[in-house]
Amino acid sequence: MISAWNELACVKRELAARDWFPGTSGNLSIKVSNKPLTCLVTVSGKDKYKETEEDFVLVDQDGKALTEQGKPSAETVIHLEVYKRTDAGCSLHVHTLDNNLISELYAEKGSITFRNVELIKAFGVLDADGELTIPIVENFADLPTLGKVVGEQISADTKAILIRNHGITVWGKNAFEAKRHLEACEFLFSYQMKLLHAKALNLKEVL
Ligand SMILES: CSC[C@@H](O)[C@@H](O)C(=O)COP(=O)(O)O
Ligand SMILES: [Zn+2]
Repeated sequence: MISAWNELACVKRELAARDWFPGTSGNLSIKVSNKPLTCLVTVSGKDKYKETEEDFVLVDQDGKALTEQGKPSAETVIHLEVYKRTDAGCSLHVHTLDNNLISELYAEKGSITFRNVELIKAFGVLDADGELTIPIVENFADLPTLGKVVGEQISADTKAILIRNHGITVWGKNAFEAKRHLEACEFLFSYQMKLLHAKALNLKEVL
């Protein structure tokens, strides 16, 4: 569990350096065992820009705390849905301006699809005509409900899910891959927001 703790702490430090934990938002997890399923998850409500010895708590497959660092993330259920439905080893959840804006702009479509942008290769989409589609679900204050609607969108090849006006949950087989997927998502969202802005200003016409 120590190595898992250190691996997650490294990712948390790097995401904090990107300023991706505004207002104590965000939660991270890393799988510790498969049978039974256990994972380390960020303790709820903490300032994730700080590093302490109580940053993570070990939980079982039902989200029950097995160690005493603190209350597990309120959104532990989402991470557990990821581990129960995929071979993921690490799951990351952040709230950024770009992922919130994209989730609202494309909510009615139910998803956003990227093509002809090099960064989709970060998801292993290597064909020239390849696409990356990220589902968007409605946000719910009732977290078991939110966990259910997120879980229903997870299939074997899903790597990320946007929650409308809330944030994104992204995963990978390990912390390195999960972080790569998250960084790629946030690049793609920022690219799309700036492209929409440039089009709105007819910038292409003035070039
Ligand atoms: C404080 S606003 C963000 C929270 O409501 C929640 O969405 C979140 O991401 C962090 O919850 P947490 O219980 O600290 O893991
Ligand atoms: Zn959240």
